[in-house]
Formats: sequence, C-alpha cells, structure tokens
Amino acid sequence: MKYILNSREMKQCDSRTIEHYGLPSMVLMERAALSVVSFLHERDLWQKKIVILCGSGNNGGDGLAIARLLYLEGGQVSVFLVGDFSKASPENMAQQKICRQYGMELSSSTDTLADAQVIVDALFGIGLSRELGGDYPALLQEVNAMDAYRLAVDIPSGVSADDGQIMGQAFLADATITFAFAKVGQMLYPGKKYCGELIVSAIGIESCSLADQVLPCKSLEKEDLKQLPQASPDDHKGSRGKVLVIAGSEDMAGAAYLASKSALTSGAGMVKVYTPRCNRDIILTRFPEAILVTYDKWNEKQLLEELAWADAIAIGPGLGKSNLAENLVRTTLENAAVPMVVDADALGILAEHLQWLKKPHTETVITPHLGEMARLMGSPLMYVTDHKLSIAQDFARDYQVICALKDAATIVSVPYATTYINASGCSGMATAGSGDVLTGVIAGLIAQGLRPEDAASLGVYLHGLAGEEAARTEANLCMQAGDIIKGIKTIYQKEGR
Ligand SMILES: NC(=O)C1=CN([C@@H]2O[C@H](COP(=O)(O)OP(=O)(O)OC[C@H]3O[C@@H](n4cnc5c(N)ncnc54)[C@H](O)[C@@H]3O)[C@@H](O)[C@H]2O)[C@@H](O)CC1
Ligand SMILES: [K+]
Repeated sequence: MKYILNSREMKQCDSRTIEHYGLPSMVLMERAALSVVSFLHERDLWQKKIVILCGSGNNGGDGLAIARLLYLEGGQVSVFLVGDFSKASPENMAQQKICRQYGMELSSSTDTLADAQVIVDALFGIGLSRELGGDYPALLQEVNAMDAYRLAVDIPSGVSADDGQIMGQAFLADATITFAFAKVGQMLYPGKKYCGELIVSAIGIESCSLADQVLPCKSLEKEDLKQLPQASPDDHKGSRGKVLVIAGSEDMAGAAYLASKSALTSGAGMVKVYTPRCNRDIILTRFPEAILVTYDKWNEKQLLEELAWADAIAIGPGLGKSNLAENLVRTTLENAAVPMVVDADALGILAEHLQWLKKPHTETVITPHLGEMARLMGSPLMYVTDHKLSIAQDFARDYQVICALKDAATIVSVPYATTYINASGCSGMATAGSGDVLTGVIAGLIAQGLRPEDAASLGVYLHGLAGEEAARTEANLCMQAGDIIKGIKTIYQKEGR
C-alpha cells in the first residue's frame, strides 16, 4: 500500500523533513534535480536540445537546478523564465544566482522554445493555488502542440495536485517525475492523463515525515494481493462463505449471472441467486454451480429466510425498477444482518428513498458509477465528475457506507477512515456487465471473512488487475465482462490461491 498525498499533506511533509529532521531545502531540491537528470540519461534524452520552463517558486527552483546540472555536463540546455521573479522563492533566487555564477544565460523570451526536442515543465508544482491566467494558458497550448518530448517536474503545471482537475490549461506530459509520494491529482482523471508515465522518485523525504498527517489517501499495490483469501485444507463449502445475490428481473438474467459467477470465482463457497422465476433456466444452464431461489411475486417471508442464510449479500444488478424491486431493496436494507453490496438498480431505487440509508443498517458497500452517484445526490453529472474525491468522502461519511465511486480510477472511501484511489484497470473494462462482476467480487470477498472496507478496496484493485489480464488475451475493445471473470482466475493462480 502506498500513500497518495494532496498538496497540503505534501507541503507539511516537506516542512517536517526540513524543520524537524534538519535536511536543508536546497539538499532536497538537488536530489529532486538529480533524479530528473538521471531519468534524462536513462531515456537517452540528455544530449537533445532541452528547454526548461521555470516558474518563480520552488518548482522553478528544481528546474534551474536541473538546467545547471545538464549545463555542467555539456548538455544543450536553455532556461526560459516565466512569471514575476520579483517575488521568487528564496531557493529559486539561490538557484538563479548559482546558474549565473556558472555563466549560464537565463532567458525570458519565448524564442528560447525554438527547435526544442525536450521540454521540461518546472513552472508550477504543488504550489499551484488558482486557475492559470495571463499568458500561461497560451504558452502551455503552444508547448503541448510542439513536436517534442515533454517531461513534467513533480506535477504537470495546471493540474491540481488535490483532485486532478485542470486549472484552465495544463502541460500534457509524456512523463512526470514526482517527488517522495504520488499526489492525488496524478491518480485521478483528467490529471492522470496529463502526467503520462508517472515515476515516483525518492529525494530524502521519508514516510516518518508523514507523522503529522491524519488520513492520507492510499493506493493498493501488487503486494497487497496477499490479503486475498487463502484456502485451508479443512475447508468445506459452508466455511468458505455464502453469498446471496439478489439480482435480475424479466429479460435481465445476465447481470445476475455475472455477479453470482464472479462471487463464486472470488473464492466464496456457495452462491445463491434470488431472482424472478423466468430467469431460472437461463441461469441454471449457464451456471449450474449456483443455488437458485426464484419468485414470481413479492414474498417477504421467503426473502427474510434467504437473508438469514447469507454471510454477505449483493443486491441490485439487473433488478429493474418495479414496485417489487423497491420492496426487495427496502426489506434487505432493513433486515440484513450481514454486510451488503448495493449496486446498479438498487442504487437507482435508493436515490428516490435516501432516507432508508439514514436508518441503522449493516455494513454497506455502495458501488455507484458517476451517473448513479449524480442521481443519488440529485446533482448534475458534471458536478460529480469534477468533485469525485470529496463527493465519495462526504457521501461515505453522511450515510455511513463504504462508497466505491466507479471511474477509470475508482475511489473507495471509508467513513472517517482511509480513502483508496485505484490504479489498476484498463479502458477495455468500460463494457456492459463489468460493474456486475465487481459487485460479485466484493460480496465474495466479504463472505470469506474480509472486512467490508478491505473487500471493497481489494476487490476494486483485483477487478482492475483482472481486466488487465483480460487485455493480454483480448483486444481492449472486444473485452467482455466474462473475460474479466477469467482474469480473476489468472490472478488467483499467479498468487497461489
Ligand atoms: N523544500 C521543498 O519544499 C521542496 C520543494 N520541491 C519543489 O517545490 C515545489 C513546490 O514549490 P512552491 O511551494 O514554491 O510552489 P510552486 O513552485 O509550485 O509555485 C508557487 C508559486 O506560484 C504562484 N502561483 C500559484 N498558482 C498560480 C497561478 N495560477 N498563476 C500564477 N502564479 C501562481 C504562487 O503564488 C507561488 O509564487 C514542488 O512541487 C517541488 O517541485 C522540491 O524541490 C523538493 C523540496
Ligand atoms: K511542473
């Protein structure tokens, strides 16, 4: 698991390293610059015609130090100073002075950009505090259109480190070298796209400098797959967890199939599908391992019996929006005594009855995509898209649910606890049924004993990795939800499960 910091957290971390541990700011800056120069060497770029855009803060200070290191080893490097240097930071002024002492020319003219083969962006880092105005948007547009390799120092200028939003215009990098920890804005779209390849470089700021942080975001990594359930020699199907999948409606058997199949594939011992009678044959034919309980009209007693059977419940995929579906969702929320995963149509129903979530309920994971979240909040989709992180966190806290807000980089927010930003997955997963698979996986992991918050964060990560596996055998555009289920098996196999 690695930490993902916002700008405030990173600044505090910088300060603690400097003030508490005593590492001088200029030393950190030198290491930051050295890491960028090493990268240029590794990629065989250091001898190209390099132009470094330097702002007046410490990001610009990094840029000046990079320029000096390249200059002293004989590189063809030019510095383009952009902004008001009468208010330059002390480190920036010191770096300018060092450059001049070595006889370097620091230019303020756009002519410097001519024929650049590599453009290094050191205009703004985590100090960007407002929308870019003045000449900046046009300058960034110009360099984004140039036929040159673009490298961002710490974060592409114009990307908000706090949420990945574009502050007017941003540098479109081929690669970004960030220091000490990845930043939130590099993990969330659209910022993630502007970063290109992201390299996190150690510069002497260690995790002990995180001491003042309350709850930074985290991201799961390959080593976190060790949390996956482990089979035990004395297992039997009952001990491996029972999942009740309340899903499907007339003409919507597929969602019930995908959710239940993936719950079983994630390792649960038994899966029971609670679905309308008309889906019986199709589900049994495709998925004979499932236990099926069917209904043709509302039957509260029957549902309560099934709720009592389960170790984990998944509700929503393909459920439709009938009165009957509404009864299923309300009764499940009111009576479930085990954790639930609420998805798809169940979320659409909840959007009209949010008061149900305000009542005491068992540990609940909701898995809305951005559109479903917009309906839950009664807000425009655009607003939700622009405020994903805070919305997931606020909703989790206000309704005491674990909110897995699905996007190309899914956010899992746990009330008053960690928020996870997922880094696995690929574009091929944007396909019908992919969300049903996620629901099944999370419910399957819960049934096997994982805490719902761990099942949600690990389930989202696993689901993304399974999609990446599928992309190795299927073309991205041809990928289907069933391929993601196969990908889960491959991951489990690789992890010795
Ligand atoms: N000792 C440290 O604090 C270290 C800092 N480092 C670098 O320093 C960066 C942070 O430096 P700073 O805090 O000085 O911040 P930046 O260099 O990112 O930018 C700050 C300057 O930009 C101005 N500014 C912000 N938004 C603006 C806008 N929209 N239009 C015009 N001006 C705007 C601010 O008023 C300030 O003068 C990091 O991203 C990293 O690159 C690294 O050298 C590592 C060590
Ligand atoms: K930058």
